[in-house]
Amino acid sequence: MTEIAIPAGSPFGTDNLPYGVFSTPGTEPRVGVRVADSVVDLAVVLGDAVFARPTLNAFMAQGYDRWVEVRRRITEVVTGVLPDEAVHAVGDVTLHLPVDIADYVDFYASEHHATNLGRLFRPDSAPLMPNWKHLPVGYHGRAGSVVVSGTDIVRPCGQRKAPGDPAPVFGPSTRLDIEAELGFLVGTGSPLGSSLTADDFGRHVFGAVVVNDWSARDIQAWEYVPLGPNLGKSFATSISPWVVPLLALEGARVPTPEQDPAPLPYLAETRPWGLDVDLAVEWNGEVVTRPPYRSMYWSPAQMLAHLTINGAPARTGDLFASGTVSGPDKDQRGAFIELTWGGREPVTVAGEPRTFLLDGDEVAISATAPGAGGGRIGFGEVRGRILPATQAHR
Ligand SMILES: O=C(O)/C=C/C(=O)CC(=O)CC(=O)O
Ligand SMILES: [Ca+2]
Ligand SMILES: [Mg+2]
Repeated sequence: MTEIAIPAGSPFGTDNLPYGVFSTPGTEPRVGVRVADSVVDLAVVLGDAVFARPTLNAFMAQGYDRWVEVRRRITEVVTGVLPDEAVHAVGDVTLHLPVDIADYVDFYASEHHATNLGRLFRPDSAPLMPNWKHLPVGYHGRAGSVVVSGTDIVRPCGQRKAPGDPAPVFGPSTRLDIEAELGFLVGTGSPLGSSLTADDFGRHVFGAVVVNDWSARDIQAWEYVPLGPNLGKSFATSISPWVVPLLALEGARVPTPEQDPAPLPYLAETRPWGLDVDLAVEWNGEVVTRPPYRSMYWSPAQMLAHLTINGAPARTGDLFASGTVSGPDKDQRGAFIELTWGGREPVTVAGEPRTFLLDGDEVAISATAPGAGGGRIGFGEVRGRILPATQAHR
């Protein structure tokens, strides 16, 4: 029998309890919960087959009341004595994509990021488009290329054409970038022809992850007019393996920045879902920027209301991401295109001047938030390494 020692100040104490999908050598992936540096096998300790599955979807679909009940049971169980076979050191397990992703939508909710990208992509127009303060702007991403942290990212190839070039050329992206974001996973959705309100967010969204929405800026800049990003984004989106329950983020709730003009009534929230989450981006082991989520203009609850207001269904496993998190300061920018101002102002990484990603580079984005217990809870990290292009011969 085993008792899990939770060190004071652990980001994975009982006020967090994030869910993931893990396996040990020779066993099938199943649902676990992280406690300190251990992973607890929920199928074993709760004796419920819903946790013996290779994704969280079936549990997520059971709904809010069940999430509350299971969290209460887990809190009791993990502070007691557990069978040895239910407890694994986090270093001994393989972590898998925790959710079968249904649809993936990415928003653009940071005013600082949208203003910076507007200046970089459209230097001759106003940085924010006229719609930006009236609705959370977003685009449909590609669910099939959402991957778990630790998955290597092959440098994408594609078309690009710089403004002065006579014709487009094909080849490996030379402006490969990151986007530091939070992502929200729908637990229980809404049928086609109906919609959810912003105040439904707390009961319909199961949890949150850290997202790296890898972006090939040269492919994107040429392809995106007028329908928005496509192949410049769809080659890979990485998420952290631990899904932090929304129930653990109550202590992180803060007001959103003032919204002026007031949004239309369907985007109103009784108590806004701003979140006091601090992100940190490590590039080859050095922290280069610390984006603050509390500075995001649109809340994730407003994103959910917007996603469904036309009657589009929300489904279990839908992932919607916030868009790049950038704060007002230079060292708070969540994408390298902003941090290096289009590649014109390199940053120093391990003594070298750097702009966009080189083959072999590794990026890890982590996040923490105030927990209910007075300390901080951790999201863990989303990590990925760039491999050389493989389609360049075509
Ligand atoms: O403004 C543009 O043309 C492009 C914007 C982005 O690339 C941002 C995006 O994908 C959404 C986000 O992460 O904020
Ligand atoms: Ca993005
Ligand atoms: Mg992507």
